[in-house]
Parts: sequence; C-alpha cells; structure tokens
Amino acid sequence: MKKFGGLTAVSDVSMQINSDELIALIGPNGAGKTTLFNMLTGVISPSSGTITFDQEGKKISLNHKKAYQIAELGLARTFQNIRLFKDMTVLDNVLVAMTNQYKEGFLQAVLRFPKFYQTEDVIVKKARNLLAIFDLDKDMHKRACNLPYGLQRRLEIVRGLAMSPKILFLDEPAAGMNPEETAALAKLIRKIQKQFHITVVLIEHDMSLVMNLVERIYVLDQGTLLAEGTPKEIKQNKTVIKAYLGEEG
Ligand SMILES: Nc1ncnc2c1ncn2[C@@H]1O[C@H](COP(=O)(O)OP(=O)(O)OP(=O)(O)O)[C@@H](O)[C@H]1O
Repeated sequence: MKKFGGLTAVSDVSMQINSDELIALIGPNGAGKTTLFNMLTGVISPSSGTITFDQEGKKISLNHKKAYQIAELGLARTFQNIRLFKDMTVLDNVLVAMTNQYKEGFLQAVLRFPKFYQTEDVIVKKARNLLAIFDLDKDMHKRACNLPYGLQRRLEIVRGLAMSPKILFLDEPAAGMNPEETAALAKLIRKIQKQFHITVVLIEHDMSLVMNLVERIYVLDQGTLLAEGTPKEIKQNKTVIKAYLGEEG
C-alpha cells in the first residue's frame, strides 16, 4: 500500500513477476500504476506491505532499499518523462548507465593499468552493440537532445538494458510515438526480452501495443487490482470492460 497524506494511491495489490515474462500494467489515469512502479524500483517506499525479490532462491526484501541498491540487484527502469543526460552524447548516456557494473574500473583508470583499457574496450563494445539493436549506433556521437523524440525514448530503453537487468520496467515506452514507431518498438521489446532472457514489465495506454505484445496483464483501477490475466482474458473480462476498456476493448 502507498498513502500520500490522506490519499491512498495503491492498496491491496498483490503481484507476482516471474522470470522471462512480458507483463503489462494498465489502468486509467491516476490508477496507481506509476506509484506501483516507484515502489518496486525504490523511488518511494511502501506505507505497508512487502516487496520481495527472489535472487536465485534467496528472498530479498526491497521495502527499505534505495533505488541504486535495487538497480544493483537487477531491476532497471525508464520513466514517463525522458530523463536522459541531454547534453551528453548518445554513447556516453549508455556508458554512464554501465558504470555500476565496472566499479573496479575506477582505480584501474586512475592508475592507467592495462586492464583499464581492456575493460574500456569491453564496455564501449557492449554499449555499441546495444545501440545497434535499437538502430542508434549511427547516432552515437550526437548529443542526446538532438535526437528526435521517438529515438530519445529508445535510448532510454538502451540505458535500462545497459545495466544488465533481470527485470526492466518501462513506464509508457510508446508515449508520444506514432503507430509505425509504436509497432517497431513492440518488435524491439519482444526481441530484447527473448535475446537477453529478461522480464519486461510495462505501463502502457496503447491497447494495441499491450494486447499484441504481452503475456499477462494486471489491471489497476483507483489504486486496487481489478483483474489479472492473459490479453484474451482481460479483453473479455466484464469488470475491466465496464471500468476501463469500454468501447476500446
Ligand atoms: N508524490 C505524490 N504525492 C501525492 N499524490 C500523489 C503522488 N504521486 C501520485 N499521487 C497520486 O496518486 C494517485 C495515483 O497516481 P499514479 O501517478 O500512480 O497513477 P497512474 O496510474 O500512473 O496514472 P497515469 O496513467 O496518469 O500516469 C493519483 O491520485 C496521484 O495524484
């Protein structure tokens, strides 16, 4: 549960995220989707309830962990509003996201050990490979702010992936994209989920994207869980249709 003063933003939500899954979190504006993401990724703490991460059989409580500690456990995310380093190059944006995994590199870098150069090569190669998947390698020396909006959103996902996550949370990845860009993004999300064997959880208002892409859907409404099921089950769920999907469903 999460309360903001007198307002209960999320209440009584039970959610299980399995490995190698593609899940969507849907619901009308103000349903509590981003608040739930924020709790899962340590941006805010829950007022009550438990969040547990299973790390190879070891149960780890995420309740009081800081966002960076949760990121280190392998939970990466993007935000609804783009949060790139706008004046840095596309490549540098990805490299910064990767530094967590190469902490020992700092001392190596200061002392200019040969291993530093080897590590640097490995990191840059990995960053370029990730950018290539998203067709951003040709833009890697451009400043992030000079990319068109749709590509900036893609770069955000690459930054999340650069952290080698086990779970990648995407907050409205297709927001502001046209139908072609959205369709291309859906393909990419499916591709990276399979290729990197990660779990992807996305918040999305674009129902065509959600219904064609994910395996399971959680529906939130006014902070509570309205339904959970496959896209087919959710499309036919009368409560969901009444409360949310309506004509769109
Ligand atoms: N930091 C905050 N302080 C006070 N109230 C908040 C805060 N963050 C969210 N809320 C409130 O909590 C409720 C849930 O908001 P939330 O942003 O999680 O919904 P959402 O489902 O992500 O909506 P949207 O689809 O519009 O992004 C809303 O009533 C919102 O106004």
